[in-house]
Amino acid sequence: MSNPLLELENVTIKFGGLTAVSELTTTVGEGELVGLIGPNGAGKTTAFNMITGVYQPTSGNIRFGGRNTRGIKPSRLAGMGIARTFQNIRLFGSLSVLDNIRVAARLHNKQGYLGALWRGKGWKASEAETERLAIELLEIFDLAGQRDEEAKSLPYGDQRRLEIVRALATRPKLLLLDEPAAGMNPSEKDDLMRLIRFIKERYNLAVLLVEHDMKVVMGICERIAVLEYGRKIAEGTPKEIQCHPKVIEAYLGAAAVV
Ligand SMILES: Nc1ncnc2c1ncn2[C@@H]1O[C@H](COP(=O)(O)OP(=O)(O)OP(=O)(O)O)[C@@H](O)[C@H]1O
Repeated sequence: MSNPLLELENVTIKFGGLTAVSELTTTVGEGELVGLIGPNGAGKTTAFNMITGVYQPTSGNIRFGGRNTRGIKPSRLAGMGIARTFQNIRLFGSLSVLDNIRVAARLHNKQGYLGALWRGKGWKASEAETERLAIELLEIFDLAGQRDEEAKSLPYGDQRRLEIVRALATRPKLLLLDEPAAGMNPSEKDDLMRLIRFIKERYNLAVLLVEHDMKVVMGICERIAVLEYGRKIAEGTPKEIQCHPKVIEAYLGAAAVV
């Protein structure tokens, strides 16, 4: 396996009497595509919220690039290379498609307010790079024709893709995708699978994917971890997971076995 980029070690989080994630240990290697699956309420989104610094684990450690992330704010973690999309689309609806991407791409612009006022060489170079990346992403995701439209006016599938573009514009090392195929039709799902594979190679990304659509998960993940009631009940290749008795019982159902 490649070097570990993200490491979770005995991570637990409790909300009052409820243990939402319990003793979760797993890794995502550099450039690896890992799935995190399980029934509703299993703790997948909560795991994302801990990885992105929204929640602090009650116990256990999360390391990103070898550094313990405890106490680091979500905005800093984004700057360090962790980006995510959300289960429910959270775009800036009244901004144009291009501006949604520009806002994210400026995360690394170190010029600050004074730089923006002065508009010197450094600011211009940084803006040019922001614009180059934004346009490249729009073209890859087939959204260039809608660049000036309000984000909220896009069809649902396009809004979902724009969310991924916006996350990518922050130039992450790790991309967390929370149910990206939700609400997509079969052909949009096929396109999405191709896109995820493509961007992973193009930008040398590690991806952690939460998804209920098993065709998508089994089709693109290199490794899959399965949660049930906050506990990891299995981890392995798609083939191993499809035949795992506990996973079939808890989640997939016998019909899913290939
Ligand atoms: N802030 C919170 N306060 C209290 N309970 C919470 C909180 N966040 C999550 N939970 C609970 O933790 C458990 C895990 O929820 P989570 O949203 O992580 O599940 P999930 O696997 O992402 O489910 P789904 O597939 O439906 O999105 C659930 O019982 C949920 O109600």
